[in-house]
Amino acid sequence: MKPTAEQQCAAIRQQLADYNYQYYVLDAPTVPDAEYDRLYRELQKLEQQFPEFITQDSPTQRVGGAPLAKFAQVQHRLPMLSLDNAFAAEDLSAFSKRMRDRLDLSGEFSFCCEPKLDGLAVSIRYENGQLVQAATRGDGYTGEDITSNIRTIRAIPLQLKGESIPAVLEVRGEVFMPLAGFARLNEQARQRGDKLFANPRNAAAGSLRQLDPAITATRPLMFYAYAVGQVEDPTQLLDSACHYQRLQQLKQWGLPVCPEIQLVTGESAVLDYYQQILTRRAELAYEIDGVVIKVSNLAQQQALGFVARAPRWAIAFKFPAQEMLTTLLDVDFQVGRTGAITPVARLEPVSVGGVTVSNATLHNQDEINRLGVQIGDKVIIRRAGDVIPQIVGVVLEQRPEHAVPVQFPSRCPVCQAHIERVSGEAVARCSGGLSCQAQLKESLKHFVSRKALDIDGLGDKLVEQLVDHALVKAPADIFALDMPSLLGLERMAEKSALKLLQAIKQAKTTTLARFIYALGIREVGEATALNLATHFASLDALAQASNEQLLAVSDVGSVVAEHLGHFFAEPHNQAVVADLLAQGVHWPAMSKVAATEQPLAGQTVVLTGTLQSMGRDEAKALLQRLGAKVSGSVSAKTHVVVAGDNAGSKLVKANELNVPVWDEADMLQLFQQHGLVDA
Ligand SMILES: NC(=O)c1ccc[n+]([C@@H]2O[C@H](COP(=O)([O-])OP(=O)(O)OC[C@H]3O[C@@H](n4cnc5c(N)ncnc54)[C@H](O)[C@@H]3O)[C@@H](O)[C@H]2O)c1
Ligand SMILES: [Zn+2]
Repeated sequence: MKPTAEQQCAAIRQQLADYNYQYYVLDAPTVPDAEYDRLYRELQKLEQQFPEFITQDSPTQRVGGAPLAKFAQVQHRLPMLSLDNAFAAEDLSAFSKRMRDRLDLSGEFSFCCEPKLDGLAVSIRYENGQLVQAATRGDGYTGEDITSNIRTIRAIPLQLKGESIPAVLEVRGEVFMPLAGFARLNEQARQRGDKLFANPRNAAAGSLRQLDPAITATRPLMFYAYAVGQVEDPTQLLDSACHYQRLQQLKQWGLPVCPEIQLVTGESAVLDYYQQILTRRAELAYEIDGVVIKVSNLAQQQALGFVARAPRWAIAFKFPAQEMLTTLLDVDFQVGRTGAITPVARLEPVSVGGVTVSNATLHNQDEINRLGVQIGDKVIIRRAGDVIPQIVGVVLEQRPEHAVPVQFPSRCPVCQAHIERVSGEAVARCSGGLSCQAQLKESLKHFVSRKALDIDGLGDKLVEQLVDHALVKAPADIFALDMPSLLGLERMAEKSALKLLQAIKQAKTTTLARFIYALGIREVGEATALNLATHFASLDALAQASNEQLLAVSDVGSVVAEHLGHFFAEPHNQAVVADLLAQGVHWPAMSKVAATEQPLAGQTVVLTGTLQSMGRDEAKALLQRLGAKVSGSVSAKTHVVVAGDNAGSKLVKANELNVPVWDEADMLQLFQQHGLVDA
C-alpha cells in the first residue's frame, strides 16, 4: 500500500532528524549535504501541498540540533537562525520579488554579498571590549558554552581595540578550518591510522566542540565575523550603519572579516558576484558552499523580519555540491608501468562540483579496508577544486543485500603473474615485469615519450597495437620494426608508416640523460636522470656504481640509490639495455671533467632563447660542470648571457648592462674544448 502524504512527511522528518543528530550533535554526518538538501526540499514540497501536516518539530521549522549536555548551556538573547537556500537565478529573483512586494518597494536593493563559509556558526560576547563568552548556535535558542575553546583561536581577539567600543557587543561569525590545515590534520590522522575527517566542516565542528580546550588549541581553526547580535551601545555607533558598514566597523575593532565581502546594488550585480566567487572557489584558502546575499539596509531588514527558521532578508545562494552520493558499480584493477596495481572505482555517473564523475581511484588495499567499501554500496564522492575525485565515505545504512566485498586479486589481471606486496608498503605490484603486457605497454609509452626517446608519431594507441600484435616485446624491438610489419596494422597507411620509421631511426641518436630517463627506473625522473648522466658521464659507470657512489649524486637519496642498484643488477634489465645498444641507440660521448678544470668557476651565466643542439636543461647541466652558476635573470652581476634563437627581454637587458653575450656556437665550442660534447 502506498504511504499517505502524512506518513511520507513523518518518514522524511524522521530521516532528517537522524541526519541532523549525526551532523549537529555527533559532528559525523553519514550522507553528503546535497542528499540532505534533496530530502529537505522533498519535505518542503509535501508540507506546502499539505500544510496541515506541518509539525512544530519539523526540520523546516527549526534550526540545528540540541546542545550537548556535556557543555554548559548559553541562552541566546537574539535567536541564531539559519538561511533559506537558492539554487538557481530564478530562486534569487523570487527572493527579491518577495521582499519588494512586502516592502512595497520599486527601486533596487543594496546587497551585502559574502562567501558562505563552510564551518559552524558561533556567537562571541564582548563586554567593554573584553571577550567574556562564546557559544555555538545549538538549536538557535540555546547553545553550548565554548568560551575556553574559542579563546584558543588566535584570529579571535580577546580584547577589542580602537574607539567607541560598545558596552556589550555580540559578534557572530563562522569558525572554519582552512584547507591546508585540514589536509595536514588528516595526513597526521592517516599516519596514526586514525579515522579521517570527511571534510573541513566536520573537522572544524569536531575540533571546536572538544571538552578539552588543549585539543582545540592544536587544531588549525580560523574565524570570520559576519554579523552583529545583541548590542548595548551608548554612543549608538552601530545603529546608523548598514550591515556592510557594521562589518567594516568590526574589522576596525580587530575582528577578522572575510576580504571577499562586497556591497553591490541590484540583482544582476549579485549574479556577477556569484559567478566571480564561483570561478575563484578553488583558489580560496577555505571551503565555501555558496554565497550569502543580505539586504544591507537595517531598516529594511527590520521591516522584513523572520519566518520560522530564517530571516526574510537573506538567502544562501548555493554552489554546485562538492560531495555527492552515487553507487559503486564495480572495481577494476589497473596495472601501471612499474607493476603497481591500482584499484579504480567504476561509479554510476554523477555531477560533482559541476563535473561528471564516473571513476575514482581507490589507491590501494589499505584504502579499501579503511573505507570498508563494497561493490553495490552508496558512496560519497568528493571533488574539491582540481583535486582528483575521491571516495570519502560509505553510507552503510543504505548497503544493499547484494553488496559484495572488493576482492583484491592475488594474480595480475593482465598477465596472471603473482602480485607481491612488500611489507610496510601500501602498493601491491605485479611481479611479471616486462613479460606483463600491461607493464610492457606502459613502459613503452614512457620509453617513447617526449622527455625520453621522443619518438614522434608513436602514440599510446599505436604502442598498444604493437604489443597486441606481438610486434614489440621489449623496447629494442621498436628499432627492428619494418614496413611490412607496420602495414599489417589497422589504419596504418604507407605514408605514415614511412614517417614513423624515419622518426624511430632519428631517435637512435639521443643523450645519456634521456636514455637513463627512458629506462623507467623507479623514482628516476627527468631531473635525476640528468644529474646521473652529468655525474657519471657514461652508462657503464652508472651501472657499476656502488651505493656510496650513487649517494654522492645530488638529488639521489637512499631510496633512489636502492632502485638504481636493483635495476642494474637484474639480468633482465641488463639484456634490455644491451639489446637497445645493439640496435644502434647511442649518444654523444661525455668525458668527465676533472674538478680542477672549471673555466666558468665563480661565473654567473644566464640562458635565454631556444637552443638548437640541446635542451635548456642539458645546456645548464653542462655549464654547471664547467663551474658556472646558472641563473634565471640578468643583472649587473651576470658574467655571460647565452642567447639562442628568439631571445627577448633578457638579451635586451644584457645589452643595456653591457653583459657579454654568446651565441650557441660560442657555448658549444667551449663544451667541445672540454670534451663535454663531440666536435
Ligand atoms: N549531511 C547531513 O547529514 C546534514 C545534516 C544536517 C544539515 N546539513 C547541511 O546543513 C545545512 C543546514 O545547516 P544550517 O542550518 O547551518 O544552514 P546553512 O549552513 O545552509 O546556512 C546557515 C549557516 O550558514 C553559515 N554561514 C556561513 N557564512 C555565512 C555568512 N557570510 N553569513 C551568514 N551565515 C553564514 C552560518 O553558520 C549559518 O548558520 C543543510 O542545507 C545541509 O546542507 C547536512
Ligand atoms: Zn602483470
